Amino acid sequence: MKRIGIIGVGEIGRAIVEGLYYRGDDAPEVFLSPRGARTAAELSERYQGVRVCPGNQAVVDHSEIVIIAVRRQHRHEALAGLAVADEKIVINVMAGVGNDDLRRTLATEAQLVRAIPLPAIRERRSVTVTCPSHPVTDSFFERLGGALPVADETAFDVFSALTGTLTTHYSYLAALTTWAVGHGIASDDADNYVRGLFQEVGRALSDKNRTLRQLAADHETPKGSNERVRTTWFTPANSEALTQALDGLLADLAG
Ligand SMILES: NC(=O)C1=CN([C@@H]2O[C@H](COP(=O)(O)OP(=O)(O)OC[C@H]3O[C@@H](n4cnc5c(N)ncnc54)[C@H](OP(=O)(O)O)[C@@H]3O)[C@@H](O)[C@H]2O)C=CC1
Repeated sequence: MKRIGIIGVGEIGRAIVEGLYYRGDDAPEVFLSPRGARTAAELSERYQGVRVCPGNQAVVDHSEIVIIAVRRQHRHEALAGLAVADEKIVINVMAGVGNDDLRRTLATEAQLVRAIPLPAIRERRSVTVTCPSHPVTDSFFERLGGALPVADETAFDVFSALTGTLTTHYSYLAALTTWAVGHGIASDDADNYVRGLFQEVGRALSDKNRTLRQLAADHETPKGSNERVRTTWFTPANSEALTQALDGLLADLAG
């Protein structure tokens, strides 16, 4: 695919452009919507093949693949009235917006594919869940770190809910640091130490020979400190609260 359009140039729109140009190898031409203006201008200055269009219709007209990366609540304003020819491919990255919903807004017979690109796509380090599978979009995301096509939008929404847990994880690490600072540890020391601990977790996760439960068991001494925190804090009630939060999110994503 040689011509990619992006409507909505915010965090994820930027990450996709950076991923496409990450190695400078055979990057496609990219056509950006005029909004968000600052990011679009910056990207078009940085990369020779990136241009900012005068409007969203021009993005569609120039592109073979059109990526919709506005927030869910802005989709009507951004998309209503656009003419999308049936031979285009539209990649819908809006969380909680099904392909039926998008088809009503765009009134097109074009192929619509949902995708969950993550910020690490900028370094081609994340796998993108897609639905339905399509050879063009699967190979597009393969190039950007990997594609994981799933059978239907019900499965897609489960993966989408999982991505909603990321900032909780960062906040958990920040809470650990705050606790240590509250006990007199210098903020920088606490911060560096917690980062180091969990970078090690990241490395251990790449060992696919051990299940997640095995990894947990391997790091735990019977009756030791890890077991104590796990069983006194991550209790069945806490685990059930997490399940409920995810079930609630899933219900909202499924609409
Ligand atoms: N951030 C993430 O990690 C992920 C986000 N997503 C999904 O991607 C979408 C974008 O998220 P994110 O990048 O974080 O959000 P941002 O708010 O960073 O970006 C959204 C962009 O849409 C632009 N926009 C608003 N209205 C219009 C319009 N009428 N026409 C064209 N562009 C418009 C905004 O421009 P302006 O600045 O001018 O208002 C803004 O630049 C969301 O639907 C989200 O669910 C999916 C996977 C991961």
